[in-house]
Amino acid sequence: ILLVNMVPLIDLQSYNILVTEESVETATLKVIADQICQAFQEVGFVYLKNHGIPRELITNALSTSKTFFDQPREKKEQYALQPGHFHGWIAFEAERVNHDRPVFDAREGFNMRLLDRKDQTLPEKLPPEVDSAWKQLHNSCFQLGLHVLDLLSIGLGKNRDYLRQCHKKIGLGDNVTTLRANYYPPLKEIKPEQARCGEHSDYGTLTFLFQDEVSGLQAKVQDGDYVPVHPIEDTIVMNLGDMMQRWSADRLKATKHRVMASPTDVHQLRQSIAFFVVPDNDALISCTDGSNKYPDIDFGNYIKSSFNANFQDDTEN
Ligand SMILES: O=C(O)CCC(=O)C(=O)O
Ligand SMILES: [Fe+2]
Repeated sequence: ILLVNMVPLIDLQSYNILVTEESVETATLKVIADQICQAFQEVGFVYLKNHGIPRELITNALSTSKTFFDQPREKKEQYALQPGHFHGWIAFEAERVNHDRPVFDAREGFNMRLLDRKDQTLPEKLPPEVDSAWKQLHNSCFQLGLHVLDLLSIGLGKNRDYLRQCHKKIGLGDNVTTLRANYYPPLKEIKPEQARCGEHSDYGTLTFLFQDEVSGLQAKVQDGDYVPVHPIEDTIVMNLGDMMQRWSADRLKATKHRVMASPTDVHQLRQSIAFFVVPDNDALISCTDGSNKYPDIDFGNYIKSSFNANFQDDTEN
């Protein structure tokens, strides 16, 4: 396996989204399943190539995002994410994902949660500029997510559909799987101690990350220093969330990461799109190794507490 700055690059050709599930035997998938699990055990971040998501779908999602974010504040405010909800626009410096940083993150974002992937006319309050591009990307990420869940299940020694069974409601409500568009505007300078996106690990099962060509993403691999996870053409970055680490009884890692602006990058716009795959709200998370290292927990309750904390300004009280 090729390593790029310690991050493994994995070829998904044999089970990408263009490959139908029935056409591949579980035994055939074992090799790639083991590669992915080993990478998540040791590093927690991987690059995926030959994933099958068309390049223009990604560039469309990024360019329509830019059109949306470049509008005046009043236009965007009508989509503002309401406290306690998972869908909507998040203003510049409204959030900090690392609560230890004194300054809020230098980014703007939009979380899209599909409520009904079958009836895509349902009003989710999505800006018309992004509507179709984001839904198309969501759909491909969802397919890719199912394939990776199969591979993780096999790698963890479970039946192929073990994790799928806990992700049956993606895009159908009762599951908070989210596509998040990130917009890091060009700045004159960044404030002291300000990150573009502070240190954090993601909260759910797994994350796909699409970056434009501007660097800044860093991951804390193998408990060492943060290493750059530069964009590589035609690959996507994949990492695991806290829920999956707990689910695997700490066999697999949810690696901390952040986005920093170097003195030159800070003058450049940076965009990314993250797709956070999470279990159904009613899924019972029970350690996959059969141990009781962590008590069984219902995902819906687990997530409510961790998500809302990001917006609280605890320096003020
Ligand atoms: O923008 C990036 O490259 C990373 C963003 C991220 O980690 C997140 O939104 O969780
Ligand atoms: Fe993240």
